[in-house]
Amino acid sequence: MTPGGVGLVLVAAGAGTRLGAGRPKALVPLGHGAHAAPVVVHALRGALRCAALSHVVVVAPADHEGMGQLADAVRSVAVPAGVGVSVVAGGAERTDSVLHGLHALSPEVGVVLVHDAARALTPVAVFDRVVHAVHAGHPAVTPALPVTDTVKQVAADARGVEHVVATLDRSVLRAVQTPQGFLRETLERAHAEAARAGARPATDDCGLVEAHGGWVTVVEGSPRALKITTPHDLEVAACWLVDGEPADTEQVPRPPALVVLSGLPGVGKTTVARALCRRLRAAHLRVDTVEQGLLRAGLAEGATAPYGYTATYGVAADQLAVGLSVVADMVNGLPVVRAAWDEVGAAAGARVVRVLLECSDAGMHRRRVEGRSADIEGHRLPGWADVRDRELEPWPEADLSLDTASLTAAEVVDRIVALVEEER
Ligand SMILES: Nc1ccn([C@@H]2O[C@H](COP(=O)(O)OP(=O)(O)OP(=O)(O)O)[C@@H](O)[C@H]2O)c(=O)n1
Ligand SMILES: C[C@](O)(CO)[C@H](O)COP(=O)(O)O
Repeated sequence: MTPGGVGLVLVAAGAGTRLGAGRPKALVPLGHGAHAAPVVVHALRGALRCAALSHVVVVAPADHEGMGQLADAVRSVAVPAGVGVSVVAGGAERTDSVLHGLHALSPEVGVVLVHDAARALTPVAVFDRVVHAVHAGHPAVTPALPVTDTVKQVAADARGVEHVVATLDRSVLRAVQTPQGFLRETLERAHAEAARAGARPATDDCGLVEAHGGWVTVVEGSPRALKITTPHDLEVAACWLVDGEPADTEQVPRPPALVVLSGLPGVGKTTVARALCRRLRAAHLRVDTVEQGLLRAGLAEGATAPYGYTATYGVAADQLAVGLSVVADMVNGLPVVRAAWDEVGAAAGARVVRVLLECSDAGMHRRRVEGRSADIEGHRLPGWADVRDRELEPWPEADLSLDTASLTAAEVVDRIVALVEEER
């Protein structure tokens, strides 16, 4: 029987003394240029890829400023439907912060993951392995990696000079990571017993379980679950980002997604499609490019419409067949073309996400239409009169209707990605 929902305590209240960035580590930007985002944003985005989660408590620095900044950062993250996210203040030690988070978890949560925000790029596969092990009956679980260095035990002499006392057998040593997973009652009991015994704060939560004779199961961790501790770690982690997103080395094979964008020229489809393709590692199928190729090959102006769309369905089917997700970037305004996309998606077993993009501010829409210049050689862009007089058919099957007058392209992309990730 599944022991209730899965909750996550994301501890982000540390000072980051060893990083020395002059602000709490969770708020330090990770990544380069426009793609940089606070460590906690990466950590939360990564954790939310774990489909099992129902509630996340982010534990923030207790001071007023840190708490406010962290809450703002958390609010910037798109959260899948059905997941609650709250922010609470942390404590002096990591153990205190975990306890604050644990108290704030929803009562329906029966399995608790405790994760360091500092392990910001942990692949979702590690989360999935931990959740799977707890569901399979292991009350306390930690991901871990074998130790590859030779490890020496040392002692210091009277002058503080260290010398080796022993060489440890590394075959029985593991470097443990997070998220660590627990039956809620196991974690609550471990914290209560540690508090009763007045024990020193543990550096990890499994340590509290072990201290009272509890059994801790080990599953495979990942080098990408590196804990960002020093400036060097921050540089290494930044190298693993592509356009601000982790290049996940451990993707669980999932069905491809077919994102069908629909909207009038100038609403921002191509901007959104490009950013979405980078996030999803998807193929960008833009009918303008195909149609321009048909014109170059000799098709008459005005005669391309059915050919461009039909050719694009075929190219999309080829991408989906090899497991690549696709973003279909074209007006897609008629029921017949929308139905054709549904068929392409269904034939490939893809998750079809139908997105209508609109721009409710006519002035802004006009400025966009009139301000663009063609980025495909020879492409004649429609003028404002053509766009204004064109109507899209109603699309009751659309999964999302988004207004590019009030949302930024990044926000639109976050909303679409959240929906794509749901149920995949
Ligand atoms: N009082 C604390 C201390 C740590 N943490 C969190 O526990 C994780 C692991 O801690 P560590 O990486 O050691 O972070 P810091 O304590 O911030 O680092 P330092 O020891 O260098 O100050 C981090 O996500 C950190 O934010 C926390 O929530 N509350
Ligand atoms: C929980 C942990 O990440 C497991 O490796 C680690 O113990 C945190 O340690 P720190 O002392 O807070 O760096």
